[in-house]
Amino acid sequence: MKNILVTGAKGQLGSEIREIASQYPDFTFGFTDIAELDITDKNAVVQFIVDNNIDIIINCAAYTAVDKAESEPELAEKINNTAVKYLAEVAKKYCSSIIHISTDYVFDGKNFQPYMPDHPTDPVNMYGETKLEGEKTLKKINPSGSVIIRTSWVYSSFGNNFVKTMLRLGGERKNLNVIYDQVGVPTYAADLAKFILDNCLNLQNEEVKTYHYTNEGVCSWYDFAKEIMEVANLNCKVAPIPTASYPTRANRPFYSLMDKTSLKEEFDVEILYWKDSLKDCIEKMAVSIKL
Ligand SMILES: NC(=O)C1=CN([C@@H]2O[C@H](COP(=O)(O)OP(=O)(O)OC[C@H]3O[C@@H](n4cnc5c(N)ncnc54)[C@H](OP(=O)(O)O)[C@@H]3O)[C@@H](O)[C@H]2O)C=CC1
Ligand SMILES: Cc1cn([C@H]2C[C@H](O)[C@@H](COP(=O)(O)OP(=O)(O)O[C@H]3O[C@@H](C)C(=O)[C@@H](O)[C@H]3O)O2)c(=O)[nH]c1=O
Repeated sequence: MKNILVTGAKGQLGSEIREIASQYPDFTFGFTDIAELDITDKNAVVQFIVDNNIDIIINCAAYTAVDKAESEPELAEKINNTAVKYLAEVAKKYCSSIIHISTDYVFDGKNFQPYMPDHPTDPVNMYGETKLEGEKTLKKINPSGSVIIRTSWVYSSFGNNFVKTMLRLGGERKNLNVIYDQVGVPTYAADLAKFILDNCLNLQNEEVKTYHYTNEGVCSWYDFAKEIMEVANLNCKVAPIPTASYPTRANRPFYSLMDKTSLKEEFDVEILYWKDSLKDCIEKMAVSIKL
């Protein structure tokens, strides 16, 4: 029986893992968010992992406020990098492994074909910068059996995300402008949660490996917004605008597609098309919020 710690468990991915954890009876799960375990508190991290004899840490905790990170770089760095160091050090010492989640925002977005996991990184914002530092820290400390899973444009019925923002704005407004020249792939956190629990709890690799997991397909934020309105049956007209017409504090990569070939070769996984997963998520939300 392996003991698994899920940090950041009140966020999107952590909540989705909690939803399905009972389907994995060979593992004991502990779910913590900042109130139960602040991962930037080194002593608390060591004590929790030792006291609870943790074998695997699924690190879902992160600083994810992309624009705010530009004005709070120290806090973003502390959560996205320094805390990863604490987790990795204790994992290394006590033979635990880490499943660490990272982002498409480690890339510069200047590519014209999907980024391979080993493609040079060059983030265009502070959030991406701190997430990249966290990746490097984990690789340097190298607890065995550990992986980095980069994903993109995550949404869920839990937590905050683009889908919920669009549903709210779509209900309030008749018109909405959304950027069409940033492209990537939306990822339903429920799909990623299932991938992780199905495939990543018995890994034996000696070196930290990096994989890309997103839903299938490709779209712009504009396409994503249009589809959200359509699936939710909202009467809001979405217009495409260029990035230059929607100034934000943080820059964002124009091109975020990530190549999933190595993940598909190494794991027996069927990945869903983004529109199909979006429909599932909105249907789930409709039951609870009566759209
Ligand atoms: N959201 C996205 O679009 C994407 C996310 N990712 C990555 O996926 C992972 C999961 O993301 P997601 O589920 O969306 O993130 P969320 O922001 O939904 O959840 C993160 C959780 O971590 C908590 N947290 C923050 N600081 C600490 C701390 N010091 N100790 C413990 N918990 C803390 C947050 O609490 P609070 O809310 O109170 O701050 C929140 O509950 C992250 O690594 C993220 O970088 C990658 C690509 C896309
Ligand atoms: C609300 C809104 C956003 N946008 C644009 C701004 C931005 O370019 C894009 C997405 O906006 P958001 O701020 O919701 O998304 P953002 O926070 O940048 O999302 C990112 O979060 C981090 C955590 C990740 O790791 C990334 O993979 C990615 O999901 O949509 C519009 O064009 N119109 C709008 O009305």
